[in-house]
Amino acid sequence: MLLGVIADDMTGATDVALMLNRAGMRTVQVIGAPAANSALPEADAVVVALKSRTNPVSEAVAQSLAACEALLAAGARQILFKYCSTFDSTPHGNIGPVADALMRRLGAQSAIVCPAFPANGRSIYQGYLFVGSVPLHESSMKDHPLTPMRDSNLMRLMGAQTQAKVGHVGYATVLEGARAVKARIAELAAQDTPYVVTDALTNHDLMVLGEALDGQVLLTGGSGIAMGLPQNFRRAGLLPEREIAGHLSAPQGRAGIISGSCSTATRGQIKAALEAGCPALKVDPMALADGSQSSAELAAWALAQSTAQPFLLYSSDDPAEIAAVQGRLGRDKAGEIVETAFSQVARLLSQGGVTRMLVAGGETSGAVVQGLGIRTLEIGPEIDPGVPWTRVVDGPEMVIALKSGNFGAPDFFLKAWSLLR
Ligand SMILES: Nc1ncnc2c1ncn2[C@@H]1O[C@H](COP(=O)(O)OP(=O)(O)OP(=O)(O)O)[C@@H](O)[C@H]1O
Ligand SMILES: O=C(O)[C@@H](O)C(=O)CO
Repeated sequence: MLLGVIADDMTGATDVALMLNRAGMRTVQVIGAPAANSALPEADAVVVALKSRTNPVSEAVAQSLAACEALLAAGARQILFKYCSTFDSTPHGNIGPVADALMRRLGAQSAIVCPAFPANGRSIYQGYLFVGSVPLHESSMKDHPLTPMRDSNLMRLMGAQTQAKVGHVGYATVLEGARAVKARIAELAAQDTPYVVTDALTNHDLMVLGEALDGQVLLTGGSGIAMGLPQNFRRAGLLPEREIAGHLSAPQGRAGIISGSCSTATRGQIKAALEAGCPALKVDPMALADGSQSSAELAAWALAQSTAQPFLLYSSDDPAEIAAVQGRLGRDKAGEIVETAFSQVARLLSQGGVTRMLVAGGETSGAVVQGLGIRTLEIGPEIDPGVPWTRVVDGPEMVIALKSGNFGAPDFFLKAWSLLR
């Protein structure tokens, strides 16, 4: 193994795994920090998917360090700490404390901070993070229920989460090329400034940064920063050229969609699936809470539908409805009820012959993967930027795609199936 990745959520893990796979690294995703002496799968890159974005800092640090140990033991030469392209975190963490702990463990002198992901509209200029054409704090992320992003300046955001100094590599330096970036990072390290926010607007910039980061033991950022890393291993003769398959062969069986994501992109994708005539059933948290809807009934309904189109089970709703449900059940309880139901439903669907599954939402994906008992995923072709099909390697025989709430084109739920054979 050449590269080890520690991802702070499930869909973020498939996002970065896809990036590496497309850049020619055979990449496998494992779920949860592997036990101390367990062997990791054979691959060029291994991504450990944690659920450490919003849990208590001490837990996030402990899980990340455990993942780091397993990756080092398996031979990783470089560690990437992958967080959200919208820097989802609070002034307490968990990005800063996890990065600090990894920095200490790896004896790193510096680490870049680069959530840029141009294909999904995330760019960095003068150290400010943009989502599309607006600064992060003006995007829908300002109202995120767990990690509302009220600033866009990455030096300030990271600076609030660590005692260490945070510097900046400006766009003019990135335009000068990899050598200039490397020199600037070294200059900042010599000034006792280990964290370095790097501007990046395009994929070309990410390739320049990737080259500049050759040999850096620790990197932090979104999936974009992974784009330019495989070329370093290839140049060193460690990574052969590889063909990327454009489709995935999937076991025969039924196809279905589970969505607990309430983000704008997902709701648009649900609308398109409904308009296309996919059989659909709305999952109601209040009905789950009072027992008038049950996991067994939801799964039985799905399995009774015609196989002409994928079925859709969704709890996704607009912000006003979510707020009303949260007001009655409590925010955590509402989320937990839906996640528990989807976790159980997924297991029943798999037992009932569903072998092709799309899941929308990071937390929802975590619950479904847990319900299905999935331990390892092999990365397949890209459906849309940041979202691959994956094949379950350790778990039930199936293919599954885990979609980040904000990712994917409006026809995502309709077009994804055409990549399966
Ligand atoms: N109708 C609903 N009422 C209240 N909570 C809901 C409802 N539907 C889903 N939820 C909860 O909202 C949360 C949605 O989070 P999830 O991470 O799955 O989606 P997302 O935030 O859109 O995705 P991502 O994290 O990838 O951006 C889950 O905890 C889910 O259980
Ligand atoms: O970087 C992103 O935006 C995604 O991979 C993600 O982390 C979703 O939660």
